[in-house]
This record gives sequence, structure tokens and C-alpha cells, in this order.
Amino acid sequence: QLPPRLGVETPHSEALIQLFETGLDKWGIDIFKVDELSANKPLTSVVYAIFEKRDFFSKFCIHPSTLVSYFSQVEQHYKPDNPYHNAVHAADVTQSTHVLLNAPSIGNVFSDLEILASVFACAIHDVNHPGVTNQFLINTENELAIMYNDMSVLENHHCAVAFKLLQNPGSNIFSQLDDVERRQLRKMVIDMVLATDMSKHMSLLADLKTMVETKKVAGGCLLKLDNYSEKMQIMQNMVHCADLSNPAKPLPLSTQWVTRVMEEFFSQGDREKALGLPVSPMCCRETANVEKSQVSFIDFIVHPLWEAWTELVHPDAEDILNTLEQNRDYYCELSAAKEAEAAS
Ligand SMILES: COc1ccc(-c2ccn(CCC(=O)N3CCOCC3)n2)cc1OC1CCCC1
Ligand SMILES: [Mg+2]
Ligand SMILES: [Zn+2]
Repeated sequence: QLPPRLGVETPHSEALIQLFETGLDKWGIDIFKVDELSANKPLTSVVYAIFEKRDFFSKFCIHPSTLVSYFSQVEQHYKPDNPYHNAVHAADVTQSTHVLLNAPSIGNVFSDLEILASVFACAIHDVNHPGVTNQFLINTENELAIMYNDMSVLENHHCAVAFKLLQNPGSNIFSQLDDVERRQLRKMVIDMVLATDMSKHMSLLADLKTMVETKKVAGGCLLKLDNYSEKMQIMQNMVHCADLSNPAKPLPLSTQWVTRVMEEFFSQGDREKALGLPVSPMCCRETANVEKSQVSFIDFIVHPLWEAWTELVHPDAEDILNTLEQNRDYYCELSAAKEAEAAS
């Protein structure tokens, strides 16, 4: 028999259905409200709503109860005590990618299987995140760093956990795919999740810029990309953009994410201090300059990436880039005001 609407038991199901009716396809849905209304099952409810909206249940013969069984386990494997890397972040990145996929200029570029892979990759991209960086795991010779030989340690772990959970009884949402599709999906998901490792950022962005230049030459429209590597480049950058989309969301959402990521960094800094390790950049709660860090993060990482993405899908992401630039100015002014206050 069918699971509850949106796959989650909550006293606020009507309000949640309303919120998805108006906001699921919008950049800037209040994902923290989704967390509240879904009784802290934001990921399961967001994935269920997207699968329903994209008709994935029938396209891929997925029984709703199988989806709920699998993503409830995935959701449980996101650590709720992480201020940042928790199921709300996973739901946020998944819903953000769902919106990016709706851009008219990439409307007919991706197959249903590629869209399924992208949505799935986002949902699981940080599963079982320990709330510390790859560098911390390497520096402390954590068993995960030993397991993955210091290479994209977290991102390899997220993939492995997600695919292991698929093997639990009644949880294999891909059981009705044929072997070729299942192998293709697995490869696409691994390629996307491993690309969320910040150490891949510069090469990913360089390739995106090259593609944008080529696209310009080809008369402005996105070619019907035929080879896997070009398509995968766009999918990897799309998921990476969504993973780095906090500063490009409406300010009330963006500031909440800043508080959360800093809290997670500061607790890592506390642990490094207690271990007698050098405290990582931006992880010292006494000396970190939160606003300045956001401005440099936007100037050196987020804006260049979103500028390239906006060119690729021109003009579909103009509003997102504008919001990013407004938010950057806000943090810049806040930083200057703090400095002025400190000087007075
Ligand atoms: C809301 O603010 C942020 C939101 C997201 C990020 C961010 C950076 C890289 N990623 C991708 C995943 C990754 O590689 N990480 C996860 C964060 O820790 C570093 C390794 N995500 C950074 C953010 O702010 C910066 C960190 C402190 C001030 C500037
Ligand atoms: Mg990650
Ligand atoms: Zn992430």
C-alpha cells in the first residue's frame, strides 16, 4: 500500500504540500521551513516531491514505499548534530539542482536517466559526513583517510555508503533498471559526487569556461552534446554550483548557512586545538573574520563559478548571479562596519 503523502509522517502534511506546490521549482524555497514541516525529514520529502513532479515513479518503475525505505535510511545516515553537513544541506542541494535542471537552455540536453542520476547524486552527495574536512581526516590519520589513501576521502565515503544502503532489502530503487542503465547511472553518480571535492574546483571551472567559449563560437545555443565527457562536465558543474549555492540564495537563507558552516568549522578548530594540531584557516572561533571570509569565498570561488554557469545557460541564471552580487555587497558592508566599529 502507498506510504503517506510526500513519504513522511508529519502533522503538517497539508502545509508541506502547499509549500512544495508553490516553491519546489523556485530558487529560494525556505528549506529550513521544509525541515520543520517535514518533521525533520527534509531530504526524504524533497526527493519524494521531485520524483513525483518528474514522474520518476512510473518512468523507472520505482514503488513509492521503496523510495521511502531507501531515502529514510540515507536521511538517517546524515548526522543531525552537524550544524552544516546534515540532511537539510542535502535537501537544499537536491532542490537547487532540480531548479537548475529546469533552465530552458538545458531543457532537452539531458535524458531522464541523466536527470535521475543528478538528483540522486545530490541527495546522497554528503551522506554520513563526519563534520570535518578531508584535510582533518588526513592529518589525524582517520580510518577513512587510510581506506581511501587520502584521495577525495569524504566524497568516496559518501558514494560507498549510498550504494551500500541500496543493497538493503526493499531499498533498491534501481532494481527495475536494466543492467546497462544501472551501470551507467552508477558511473554518473560517482563522477558527480567525486567532483564535489573542492580540490577539483579549479579544473572543473577551467573546463566549464572552455565549453562556454566553444558554445559562443557555435552561435550561442548549447549543442546537443553527444559525448559523455562533455555532458558529465555540465552535470558535475551543475551539482558543484548547487553545493556552492548558499551565497547565491536570498539573504535570510544565506546568513543561516554562514552561521552553520562557521559553527562546523569552529568545532573542527576546537578539536584541532585539543589535539595540538595547527588550527585550519577560518576554524578559530577567536580570530576568524566571518564576513571577510564570505567576501573572499564569493570573490575567488563562488562568483567565478556562477559567472561561468550563467554564461553557459544564458539568460536563465541572471537573477541568481544578481542575488550573489547583492549578497557579496552586504557581507562587504557588514565587514567594513565591523572594522569601523573595532577602530572607534
Ligand atoms: C555558507 O558558507 C559556505 C558554504 C559552503 C562552503 C563550501 C566550501 C567548499 N564547499 C564544498 C564542499 C567542501 O569541499 N567543503 C565544505 C566546507 O568546508 C570546506 C570543504 N562548500 C563554504 C562556505 O563559506 C566559506 C567557509 C567559511 C567562510 C567561507
Ligand atoms: Mg561534500
Ligand atoms: Zn555538500
